[in-house]
Amino acid sequence: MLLTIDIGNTNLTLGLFEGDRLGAHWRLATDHERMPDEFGIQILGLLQHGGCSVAQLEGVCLASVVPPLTGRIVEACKAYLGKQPLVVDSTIKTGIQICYDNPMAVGADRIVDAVAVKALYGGPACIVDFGTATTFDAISAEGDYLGGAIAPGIGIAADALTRRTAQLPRINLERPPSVIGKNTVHAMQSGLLFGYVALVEGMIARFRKELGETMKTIATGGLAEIITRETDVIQIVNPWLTLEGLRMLWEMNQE
Ligand SMILES: Nc1ncnc2c1ncn2[C@@H]1O[C@H](COP(=O)(O)OP(=O)(O)O)[C@@H](O)[C@H]1O
Ligand SMILES: CC(C)(COP(=O)(O)O)[C@@H](O)C(=O)NCCC(=O)O
Ligand SMILES: [K+]
Repeated sequence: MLLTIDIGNTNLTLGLFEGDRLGAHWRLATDHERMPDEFGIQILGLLQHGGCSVAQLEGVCLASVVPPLTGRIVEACKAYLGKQPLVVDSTIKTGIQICYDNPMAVGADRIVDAVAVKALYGGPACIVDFGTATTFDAISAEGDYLGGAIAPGIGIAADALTRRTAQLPRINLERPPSVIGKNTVHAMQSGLLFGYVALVEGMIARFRKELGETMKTIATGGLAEIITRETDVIQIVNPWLTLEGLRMLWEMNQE
């Protein structure tokens, strides 16, 4: 079995693959204070929960956009699983060209998503990842990574709205009864939820102008469902796209 780990700014997502099938998967808080021993014990516990012994584990493939945690999780994998993880960066084999001014600067999760989309759906495509940030990635007809856009994520926007005002409360990101809110909570929910839907629709229309009418739209990330429910501009929702891409990169880099 293969363990895949996506280290995001808010969550660590982990998934166990048996062949190309994703089995058990988990979402943990990204805790910047945690030490390698703590990660090691936690990952061991998850493997056990997923019915996988250390002996059955073939390897670990990880992508991180939180550099201070990368080394600690690598250490944890070495010490507790006896495995040196494959860490995604622009130097490993990806099968795609990365057309960014500096390919080393693209977030590893964005590269992984692009690899998965090229293989699963083909280009041209726009990937929207609703994580801590909301990212848009453009994939060419050939499946190459062209670049994209980075917007503040919905959680970040909600936090800023509460922190930078005197009278606005913390809210849950839920659909309000109507776009015209009749109280503070509903008005904030409307601005956040429908505001982000409009942002996504607008960005996708602009990407489509660049990439052409055949562009596919794929959403992923922790908040993908809640936004895509409100619009028909997203054709495919794949919540575990990054884990799928990590599995593909592992296979590509074996020989
Ligand atoms: N099951 C869930 N229900 C509600 N929100 C969720 C759920 N899973 C994830 N989220 C939210 O998704 C966001 C994190 O998404 P994720 O794609 O993991 O981000 P990142 O990769 O930046 O860590 C957070 O705002 C988190 O609260
Ligand atoms: C844009 C991101 C912050 C998104 O991170 P996430 O929301 O997945 O935690 C991350 O991909 C990143 O740090 N990228 C590096 C800069 C870039 O891609 O241009
Ligand atoms: K992510």
